[in-house]
Amino acid sequence: MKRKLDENDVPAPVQHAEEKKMMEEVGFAALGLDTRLLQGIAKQNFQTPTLVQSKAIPLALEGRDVLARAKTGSGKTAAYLLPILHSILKRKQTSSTPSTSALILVPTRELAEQVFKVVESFSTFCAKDIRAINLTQKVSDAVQRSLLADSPDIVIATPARASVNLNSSALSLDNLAHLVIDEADLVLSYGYDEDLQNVAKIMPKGVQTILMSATLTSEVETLKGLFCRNPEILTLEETEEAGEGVSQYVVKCAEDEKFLLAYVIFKLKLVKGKCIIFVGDIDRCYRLKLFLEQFGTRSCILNSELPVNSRIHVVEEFNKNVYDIIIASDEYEVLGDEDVSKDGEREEDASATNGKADEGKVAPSKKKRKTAKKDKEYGVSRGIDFKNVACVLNFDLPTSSKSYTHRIGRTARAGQTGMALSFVIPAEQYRKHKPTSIESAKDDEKVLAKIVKHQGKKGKEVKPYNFDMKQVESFRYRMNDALRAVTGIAIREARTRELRQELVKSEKLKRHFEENPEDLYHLRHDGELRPARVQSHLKHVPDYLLPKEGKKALAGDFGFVGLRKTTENRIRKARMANKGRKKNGGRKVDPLKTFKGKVRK
Ligand SMILES: Nc1ncnc2c1ncn2[C@@H]1O[C@H](COP(=O)(O)OP(=O)(O)OP(=O)(O)O)[C@@H](O)[C@H]1O
Repeated sequence: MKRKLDENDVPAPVQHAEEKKMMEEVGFAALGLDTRLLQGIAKQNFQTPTLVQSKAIPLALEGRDVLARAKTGSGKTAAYLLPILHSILKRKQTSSTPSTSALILVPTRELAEQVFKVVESFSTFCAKDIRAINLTQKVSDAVQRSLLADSPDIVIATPARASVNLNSSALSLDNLAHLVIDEADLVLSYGYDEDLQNVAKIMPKGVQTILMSATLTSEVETLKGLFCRNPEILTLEETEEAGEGVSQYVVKCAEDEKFLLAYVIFKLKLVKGKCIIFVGDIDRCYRLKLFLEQFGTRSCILNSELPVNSRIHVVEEFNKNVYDIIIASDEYEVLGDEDVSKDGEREEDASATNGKADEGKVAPSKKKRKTAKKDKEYGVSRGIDFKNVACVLNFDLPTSSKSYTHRIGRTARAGQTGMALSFVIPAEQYRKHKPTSIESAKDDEKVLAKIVKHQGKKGKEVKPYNFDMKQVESFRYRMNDALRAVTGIAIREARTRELRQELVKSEKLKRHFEENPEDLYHLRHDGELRPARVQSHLKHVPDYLLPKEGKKALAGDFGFVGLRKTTENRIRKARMANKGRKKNGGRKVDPLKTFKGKVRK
């Protein structure tokens, strides 16, 4: 049912529907891009440019500065990369002198790697005319220096990495023609202020600047002032047909009931397809993983403590459908709300209104970020292109509406559909079940009110979802049993064990994938970590637990389209692919020693 609009609602941008249709009929060829790029685009099966692409590419090709605000998953990466690649190819027709002509700044290492891969795929047919490097890769300074000394055409970095290399003169901006700041609404919240100031100071005059952002905030305004010359501002609201985009649901429940519902949802496969579960901190990742594991539900983990190679590998494998569930901790949450109020002040987010006691607990302060062993250049709720995600589960609600927008943007990307389900702890339930309590839930209801308001402004409804708790109740005994096994010690041990395992894998990954970038199947990240007690009976759901009417009686129909065929067993397929590589009829072999070098086409 459609929500009634009130006076606070932004009127629907009607003209965009027609405009979008017209643009879609035009196609990439009409944008005047180099034919080699058109081949690269075709190879990725992109039929028509998205709205942001059709609007931004012509402007960028004219050399204009562009500030584009378009929703998550709308194809902003190609919108800035394609015109830059085109300009580089054009320049190469008249000059063969190597020079770094584009600097792309992104907030996280994961995103840097992703953008690097997109550059590679678009330039598949450009032979050696496009050379890009990712400055966030963990290589020695000497190696990085020598890579930069070759003056690659495109340098992708976080502002911190760019700044360090500018200060050491390893990176030169003398011939720079394009600067991109991707996720412009987020870079400042990562504490890159000084780095960006430094880059701005060194930036030569006349460099074309492109700022891409999913939300319009005061941070974007700051960056605009720092880097742009009278930019063309694109504020693009894609109109969606009914049923398209993200269906948003919220469930109010007690603290331990989050675990109960997660058990029921995943064990009974109420969510079909791939799912990203967001939790509030690292321990929570392991608590939930160990809990679900006892019911035979496998998952892998993403958090800032894990080595970057492992993190990137997890995302790649998830995108290749090897795993179904990722539990991601959103430690460095995006604070603040989306809108800049009339007087230019940003609305306070819930964590900031808590007073001093809570400061920095959800999003660590800059100082904390620097001292913690975690990677401050980590971030999964923003920018990362998780493919075919059917559901985002906010197991722990974020503390700001901006963060919510970025999180739910991991589903329903590139015009697909998806759902977001958020667990909310009502104030009277907070701290009622200590073992499963998390501090960030203190203001869940306040945050939810902001989320509802901001989504409402975009014409989106956040609907309550009513699980039939009476039916779910029969699973409570098992839930408690499983929760008891997940002790604090079990979590600590699991965390250390996984870190150790991932460090070993990460080294192997680094060395191996440098030589065989295609061979990514061999190191699984969703292995069991084992709680203190192993209770194998929990992996089965006895019939007496299920309602007579079948599992639909628990939650009805979630009302979203599953993204994978029910007949397909992808994990088995991935395993078979591995098996096919084994010699000697399946005898155990070390896959890292037996890979054959692949010729890349
Ligand atoms: N023209 C197109 N046709 C089909 N798919 C596309 C097109 N452009 C981009 N995509 C796909 O859409 C997905 C999202 O693109 P991208 O990551 O660039 O979005 P984004 O707007 O940068 O999102 P975010 O704000 O979350 O960073 C990617 O998987 C990409 O391959």
